[in-house]
Amino acid sequence: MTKEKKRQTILGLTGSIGMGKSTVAGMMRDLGVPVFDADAAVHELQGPGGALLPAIEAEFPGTTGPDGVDRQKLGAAVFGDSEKLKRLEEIVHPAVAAMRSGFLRDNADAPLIVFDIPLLYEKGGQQGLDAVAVVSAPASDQRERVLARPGMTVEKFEQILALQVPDAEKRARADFVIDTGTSLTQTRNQVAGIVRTLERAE
Ligand SMILES: CC(C)(COP(=O)(O)OP(=O)(O)OC[C@H]1O[C@@H](n2cnc3c(N)ncnc32)[C@H](O)[C@@H]1O)[C@@H](O)C(=O)NCCC(=O)NCCS
Ligand SMILES: Nc1ncnc2c1ncn2[C@@H]1O[C@H](COP(=O)(O)OP(=O)(O)OP(=O)(O)O)[C@@H](O)[C@H]1O
Repeated sequence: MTKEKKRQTILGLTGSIGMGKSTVAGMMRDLGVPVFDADAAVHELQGPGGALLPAIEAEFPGTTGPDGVDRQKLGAAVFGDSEKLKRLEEIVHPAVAAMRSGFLRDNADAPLIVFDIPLLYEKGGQQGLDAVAVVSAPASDQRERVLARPGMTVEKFEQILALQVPDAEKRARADFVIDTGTSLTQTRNQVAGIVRTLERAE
């Protein structure tokens, strides 16, 4: 019998606003794991000279300029209005999917790769993933972290929370729960354990 070629494991990484997803993604990169960052892709597509600026300006006049999308303005337009948010997603999501395919091609030989997808459960992005890790912390930590951010208000935080699948449901559906309500060292150790397990997975 020929030995089957070890296939690649694709881990989805997600979590609600302020749960520590970016920090955990950074820890995975430090361990040498290629991470596709959906949010960074959105920033690139919406930044200065970004490919989506003409489409966004046509749909949401006055929200783009030489520096790209004015995220405060566009956020204010869409976060309280589900129809507008849907129209924005129809512009953004196909372009992100195309960048993700390119990343897959570029990292075809890595034993483990990570897709950092903030809205994985909200938008049904589980397709093609072998496992999902959810970053999670107590709601009080989440609130404190988010409200400390410049430009954040209680109203905006609550609008965003209402758009997201509840943390408890994400935890229940995940294969791994990464706890960020502890010290950074404890989280880093937990992340290293998961990466070791998945790099060995066949
Ligand atoms: C409206 C925009 C410009 C606001 O940017 P801003 O920098 O103010 O907020 P940021 O992107 O950091 O999002 C803040 C929080 O809202 C959440 N969020 C963003 N978009 C959505 C959405 N479509 N549905 C639910 N939650 C969302 C994020 O996960 C995050 O937790 C931006 O969020 C956007 O373009 N969203 C639509 C594209 C999208 O779905 N992006 C998510 C990653 S693929
Ligand atoms: N154990 C921990 N693990 C991860 N983050 C922690 C921990 N303890 C404290 N923090 C802090 O919590 C914050 C988490 O922010 P981070 O940007 O990683 O969240 P996020 O989930 O990516 O947010 P968003 O979805 O809103 O972009 C950081 O400032 C980080 O230093």
